[in-house]
Parts: sequence; structure tokens; C-alpha cells
Amino acid sequence: MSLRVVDRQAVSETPHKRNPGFPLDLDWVARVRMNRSALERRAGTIGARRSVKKDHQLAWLLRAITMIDLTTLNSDDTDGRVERLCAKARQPVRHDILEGLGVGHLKIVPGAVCVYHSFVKTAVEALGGTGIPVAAVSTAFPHGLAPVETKIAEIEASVAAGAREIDIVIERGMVLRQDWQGLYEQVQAFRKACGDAHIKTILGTGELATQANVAKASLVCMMAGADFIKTSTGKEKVNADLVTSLSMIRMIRWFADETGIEIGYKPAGGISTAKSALDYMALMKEELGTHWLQPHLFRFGASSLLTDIERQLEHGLTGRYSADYRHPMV
Ligand SMILES: O=C[C@H](O)COP(=O)(O)O
Repeated sequence: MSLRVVDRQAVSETPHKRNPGFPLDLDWVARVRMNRSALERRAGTIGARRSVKKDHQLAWLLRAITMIDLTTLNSDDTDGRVERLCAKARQPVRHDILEGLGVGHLKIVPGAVCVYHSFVKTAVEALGGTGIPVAAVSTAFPHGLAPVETKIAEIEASVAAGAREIDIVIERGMVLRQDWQGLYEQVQAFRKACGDAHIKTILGTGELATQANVAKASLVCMMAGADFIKTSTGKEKVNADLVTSLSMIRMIRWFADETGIEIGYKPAGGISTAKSALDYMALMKEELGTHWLQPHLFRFGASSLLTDIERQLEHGLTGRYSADYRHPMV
């Protein structure tokens, strides 16, 4: 079987120009329009048509693993749970499955391990020598409601502890008030505090009321220097979905057309099946091209997706489904 999957070595050699940030352009923000029913119609076609041919699905699923931010964000997280998650990140798929698929020689690891600030040090130590980055959710995750100085101090502490990626949350109220200046200044300050660590801006899309708000907030975050725009914390009532994804990735496309800068996309929250992962990847492929399906431009924020992908890979190999407990996460 020929499997074109992205390994970390290949990815680290991919040249990528980081978003330098741009002045806030309120005229551009005002020009943004989104037609919800058109978005729904378009999103409804994903998955109905078979964008990924059956015999390519296993390759796509292996690629999906390289783009997962393997996540634990629970209030009862412990060092032990984070260490177990990191052990899973080191070997995300059982070796016998990889061998059986003929890809035992490939280094397949997730895009990052994503934890609360308190567990950054534990994760950095547990992932030592793997090259897998630790992502921290900072800035008063998941609500984002704390004094800006407190949020900046949290980012700085996460970076000092070794996080190479910071997932910040925006204040949804700023979007609902259309306070684009305030949002821009805050994200710009967060980006500065991140330094060399990459910044993903979580919009909390399920709380932004309209697709136009989602699109405008996406644009303002990109102008302020976001490396990624991310849908959700996983804690909102409505998390990632294909309609909202379409709004966001069309803004990524528009931003790339205008500035030449490629911004990453991270749907997060509630993505737990291999089938849904393939739908998101098909959407990316159709809207932005396969070039965007690399870990520096696309991530899934997901706590349980890997379990289902591993089961599907085993099914592809043996024709049988195994129980979840044979693919333990944490
Ligand atoms: O950012 C990641 C999300 O918190 C994960 O959400 P999930 O547990 O629904 O996969």
C-alpha cells in the first residue's frame, strides 16, 4: 500500500512565513458578509459526496493523526493523566497495526499535546526527545474573563515552562459589542507575550451569535498576528461544525489572497469520529487545497478522536472492529 503521510521531519522542512500581523483595517471588517443558508447548503455537500476515495482513507487517517492536538482539558486532570496522554502521543497507534499497514518505519506523532498551564512542565518532561510540542491553553480558558495583565502573565508563564504553542481565548463580549479595536489590541498583546511560541486564537464560535461575527472576529485575529484561528474551547454548548468552519476558512483564504500569509485552522470540540475528521479534511482540501493539510496549517483539537481513528485503522487492516479498551487513551 502506498501511503503519503506527513511525518514530522518532512514538516519541519516546509518553509512557512509566520504571520507578522497587520494594521487593523476596519473598512475590510465592514465589508465582510456571510450568508448562513448558502454556507449551510455548501457544508451539507461535504461528506455526501465521497471526496476521499475508499482506498485512500487509511492514508488520510494516518495523516489526520499528525494533525491532532491530543488534548486533556478537564478540571480533574492530574500529572498522571497528562503523562499517560504523552505516552500515547509517543506511540499513537499500536505498532502491530502500523507494521500491518506497511508504515512501521514512519514516525507518526500528533501535532501537539494540549494541556492546562499547570501541566505544561509535566508534559514537556514526558515528551522530551520526541519533538512533539506542548500547547497550553492560557488567558483564563475557557471564558477568557480576567484582567488582561493576568492573562498576559499566564501566557508568559506557559512559555517559560516550555509551551511552544499557546491557545488563547478571546472575550466573546468584545465581538458581540463589535469592539474590533479592543479585540485587535488584546490579541496583539497576547501575540507579543507569546514571543516565538505560536498563537492560536479560540473564538468560542458557538457564543458569537452570527456567522458574520465569526468571520469578522477571524479577520481581526489574523490582522492582530494569530498563527491559527480555532473554533471553540470544547466547553461551549455548540462547538466545531462544518458551517462555521466554512466561514472561518473562507476568511483564511481571503486573508491569504490579500496578504500572502497562510493562517492555520483548528476546529475543536466534539470531533470524535474518524468519519467527521475526514469531512473536515475534505472541506479543507476543497476550499484551500491539500497543501493546507499539514500540521503547521491544520489541527484538530480533540480528546477522543485518536481512539476512533486507531480502531478504523485496525478495521482497515483486519476487517474487524476491536473494543475501545484495546486503544486506551489515558
Ligand atoms: O481544544 C480542544 C477541545 O477542548 C477538545 O474537545 P473534545 O474533548 O470535545 O474533543
